[in-house]
Amino acid sequence: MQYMLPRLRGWGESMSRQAGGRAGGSGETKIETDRRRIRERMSKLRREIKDMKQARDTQRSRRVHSDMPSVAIVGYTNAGKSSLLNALTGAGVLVQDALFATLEPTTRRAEFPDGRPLVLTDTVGFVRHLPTQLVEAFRSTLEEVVDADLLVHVVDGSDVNPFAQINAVRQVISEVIADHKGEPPPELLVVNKIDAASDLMLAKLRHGLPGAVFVSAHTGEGIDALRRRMAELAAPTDAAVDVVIPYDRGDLLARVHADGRVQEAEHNSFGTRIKARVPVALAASLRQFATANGSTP
Ligand SMILES: Nc1nc2c(ncn2[C@@H]2O[C@H](COP(=O)(O)OP(=O)(O)OP(=O)(O)O)[C@@H](O)[C@H]2O)c(=O)[nH]1
Ligand SMILES: [Mg+2]
Repeated sequence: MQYMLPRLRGWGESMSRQAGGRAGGSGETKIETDRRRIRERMSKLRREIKDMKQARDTQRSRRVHSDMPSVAIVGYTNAGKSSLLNALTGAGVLVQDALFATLEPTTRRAEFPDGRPLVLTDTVGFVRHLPTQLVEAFRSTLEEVVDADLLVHVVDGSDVNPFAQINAVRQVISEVIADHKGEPPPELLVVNKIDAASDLMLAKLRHGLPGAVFVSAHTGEGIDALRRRMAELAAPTDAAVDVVIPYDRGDLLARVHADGRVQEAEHNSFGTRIKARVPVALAASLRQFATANGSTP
C-alpha cells in the first residue's frame, strides 16, 4: 500500500466518495485527505480480511459435499459483479460505485433455466498493481475461484480499456491457480454495462471476444442468454455414488480411486462400501452395486 500512496490520486477520489463525502480536516490539501482516507480504508480492509477466513472455510467444506455445480463471478473491481449476482438471483447484495464494495465472497443458490440448482459466488474485485500486502490477503479470498466449476468473468464494457481489465484479471487468476497447482476452471466472459458502453467499444469487444455474452445487469438485457450459456458450460461431469463393490471387482475399486474423489470407504462382509464422486461413465458401471440408500444416476 505504502508505495502506492504517492500516485493514487484517481483511487483517492473514489475512496473519498466511498468514505462518504469530502470532509477533510482544516488546512489539509485534497491529496493529503485522500492519502489519509486510503490509509484508513486499507487498515480496515486488512482487519476485515482476517476475520473472513474462518467463515470461508466452513462454506467451502460444505460445498465439496454438494452435488450442485458452483459458479464464481470474478472480474475487475467495479465491473458489476455484485449487480450481476443480483440480476441472476435477486439476491440484494450491496452494489456501489466504489472500489472494493465487496469485501468477502457471497454465495447464493440459483437455478439454471431447466431448474437445476447451482451455487453462485460473488467475489472480491481485482485491480492492477495491487500492493503486495493486499495481493496476499485478497488471494486467499480467491480460493473460491480454484474450487469453481465455471468462472463467469465480468468485464465493464463502458470502461475506457476493457481489454486491459481482462488481462489484469486473467493474470491474477493464473497466479492463484498456479499457487494451488490446480487446473483452471473454464471461463465465460461476460461484457456488462452494454447500456452505457459506446457502439464503437461494443463492436471492438464483439470482434475481439467472440465467445463472450453481452449483458446489462441494469436493464436485464442478455441475462437469459447468460443463464443458458452458464447451464451449458457448468454441466456436471461427475456424479455422486454410494456403492458396495464386491472383492472380486478390484478393477472397479481401483478406477474409483484413480478417477474419482472418495469421501468414505469401509470394508464389510460383502465388499468395499464406498461413497464418492466419479465421472458419469464410471457411475454407470457402478450402478449394479448401488446400496439400498445410495444413489447412482
Ligand atoms: N450502466 C450500468 N451500470 C452498472 C451495470 N451494472 C453495474 N453497474 C454499476 O457499476 C457500479 C459497480 O457495480 P457493482 O455491482 O458494485 O460492481 P462490483 O464488480 O461488484 O464491484 P466491487 O465489489 O467493488 O469489485 C455500480 O455503480 C453499479 O450501479 C450495468 O449493467 N449498467
Ligand atoms: Mg461487488
